[in-house]
Amino acid sequence: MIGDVPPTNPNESSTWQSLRDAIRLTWPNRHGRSSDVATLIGCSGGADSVALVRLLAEQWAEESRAISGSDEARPIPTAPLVVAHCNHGLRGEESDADEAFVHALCDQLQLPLVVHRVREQARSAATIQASDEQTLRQIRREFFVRTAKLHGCRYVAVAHSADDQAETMLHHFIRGTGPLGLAGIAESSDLNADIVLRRPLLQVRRESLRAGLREIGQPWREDASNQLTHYTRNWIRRDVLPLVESRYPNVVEAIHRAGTLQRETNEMVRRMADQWLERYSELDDNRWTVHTERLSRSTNSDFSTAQSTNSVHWATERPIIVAASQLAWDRLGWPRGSMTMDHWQRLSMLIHADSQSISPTADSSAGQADDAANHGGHLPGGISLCVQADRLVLRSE
Ligand SMILES: Nc1ncnc2c1ncn2[C@@H]1O[C@H](COP(=O)(O)OP(=O)(O)OP(=O)(O)O)[C@@H](O)[C@H]1O
Repeated sequence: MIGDVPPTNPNESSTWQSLRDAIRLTWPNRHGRSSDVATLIGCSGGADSVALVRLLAEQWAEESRAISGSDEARPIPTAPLVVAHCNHGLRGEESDADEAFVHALCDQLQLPLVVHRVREQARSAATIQASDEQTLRQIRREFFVRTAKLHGCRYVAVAHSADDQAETMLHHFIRGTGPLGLAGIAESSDLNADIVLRRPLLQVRRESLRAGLREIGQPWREDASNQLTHYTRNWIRRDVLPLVESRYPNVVEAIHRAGTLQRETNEMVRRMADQWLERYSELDDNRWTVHTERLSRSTNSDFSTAQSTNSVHWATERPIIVAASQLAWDRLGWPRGSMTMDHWQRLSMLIHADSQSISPTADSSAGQADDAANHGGHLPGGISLCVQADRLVLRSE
């Protein structure tokens, strides 16, 4: 266990106080109607999520005291906070000690705790491998959604920090990614129609969280598997970022800023894609119909017929068609997993080529997609594609 030092008063601790100020910005006070929305907090026992639990609990208590004024006798109302801990059982006694630690923390703060022990189920189903980070994340997600529903929580709060953001973006970048991956982790996203996942510490450096916890004498658990650099994320965290930081001390902030700008651009493209879907296509049941003839008319009225202008148009149109296609996939519930960036690009080129072949200003770059256009074809995830005179129809088989 780390950070086991004599406690100081949280109000006298300057780093801790600055963390409390920081969380007030992302988790507005009760008048902003955020802190009294029932929230499930994912706590692994690690420093980041222990800090999150304490910060949200303290914010609640502070606001409650402010509301009750000088009436000391009035009890602080129960915080609308529930803590969730997932014991994956992959590190034997260590995992159980993490669970016991979170239990003790919740007892100390008088917060309800829900624990999910994966071990038994996983052993009988024999489906989970220790190395499969994606599977573990999915298990946690499902547990969070189930528990949030059961306890009437609208928010699920997790403790990703600015360092997690930089590591994730670098990981995406190295592995190969599109605009969504380059935007990194969002401060809030929908877990389902009713539950929002929030990351109120995304602007905060991991080291400040640890320093704050040390100041108030709040211990945390250290996960020994974080040291194993065969996991790419750990390698980025332990080896790559510190090396870059030794020459560029502000690299985490710089990556963070790039992600924020990319998210703004993505939001703009998403809005344009939404309009594009509305204007040129229809979604019904299991089918996406793109009216290439409508698209061709608009291209010719909006833009000059000069060849050079046409290719400029295509360069700006392509990201919008890609984003519109991805939106269409999401709205129809089609699986995006096996669609690579290459598939999206080729689909957008086909849509463009088809609208251009209708127009009198056919662009030679579109020719590459002509064969597919004339014959239709298939896309991953069981999506078939059929080209008709004035439209392109995609449907799930
Ligand atoms: N075992 C767990 N039980 C409850 N909450 C957890 C657990 N593990 C992680 N969390 C929550 O998720 C946050 C992010 O942790 P971690 O980075 O390990 O998760 P992740 O979901 O794998 O995300 P990513 O790998 O994309 O960063 C933690 O700060 C904590 O709030």
